[in-house]
Amino acid sequence: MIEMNDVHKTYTNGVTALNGITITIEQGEFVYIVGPSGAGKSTFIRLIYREAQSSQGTITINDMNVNNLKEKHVPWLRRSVGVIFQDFKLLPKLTVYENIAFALEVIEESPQNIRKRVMDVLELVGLKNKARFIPDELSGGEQQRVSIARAIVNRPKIVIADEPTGNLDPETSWEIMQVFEEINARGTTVLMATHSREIVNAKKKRVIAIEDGLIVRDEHRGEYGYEI
Ligand SMILES: Nc1ncnc2c1ncn2[C@@H]1O[C@H](COP(=O)(O)OP(=O)(O)OP(=O)(O)O)[C@@H](O)[C@H]1O
Repeated sequence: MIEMNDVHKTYTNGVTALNGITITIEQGEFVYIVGPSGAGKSTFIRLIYREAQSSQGTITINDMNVNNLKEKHVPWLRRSVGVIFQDFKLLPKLTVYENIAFALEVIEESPQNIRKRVMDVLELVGLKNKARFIPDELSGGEQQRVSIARAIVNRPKIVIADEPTGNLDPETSWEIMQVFEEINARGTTVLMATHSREIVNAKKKRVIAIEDGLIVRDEHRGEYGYEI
């Protein structure tokens, strides 16, 4: 579960990105975060995995109080939150298999477990036959599948994605959305910031709209609601 209570975020340069966010997202929900450029969507996401820290207010993620979390315990949080970016952020010299296994090796899983888990997630994202490829040898859609596989290999309760289809053509974007739906169908919370009106309007999920650092709309079976 994700809970925020009166969360504010002012960056060190004085820019206030969030201005009092109060929200509860239950385990297993699928939520779109929408809003104009600069509204605070990425900041909202960064707070959830402690890439940024709030200036005021409380944030609880899976029963962890994120504000009080000591730096050495941040990896605990990151194990329960998988993150996916617009630009994939894969390690270019490592194979698909190694990019995914890396996330497990750092938490000292056994080699047998690592192999099984990596092959299982590669099957889920439909890339079992490309395990030995490097990112440059893959299409954009395939690279995004690898980054999704990497994000879920630790079996996080929450997956957050910041514009995951921003670099992909429409057809590939729909395929990637199917992968997210499959992950959500298995009980994982999915939170996605997007500028894709087509996707949001077609899916009829919960929509949280952020403008000027505030939630201005929170609807179940919501719409994108912007012209741009
Ligand atoms: N690291 C940072 N330091 C200072 N200001 C920042 C930082 N990151 C974001 N901001 C500012 O905070 C505000 C919100 O930015 P944020 O990236 O959260 O918006 P966004 O809704 O994700 O935008 P976009 O849709 O363009 O990605 C903007 O005014 C931005 O300039």
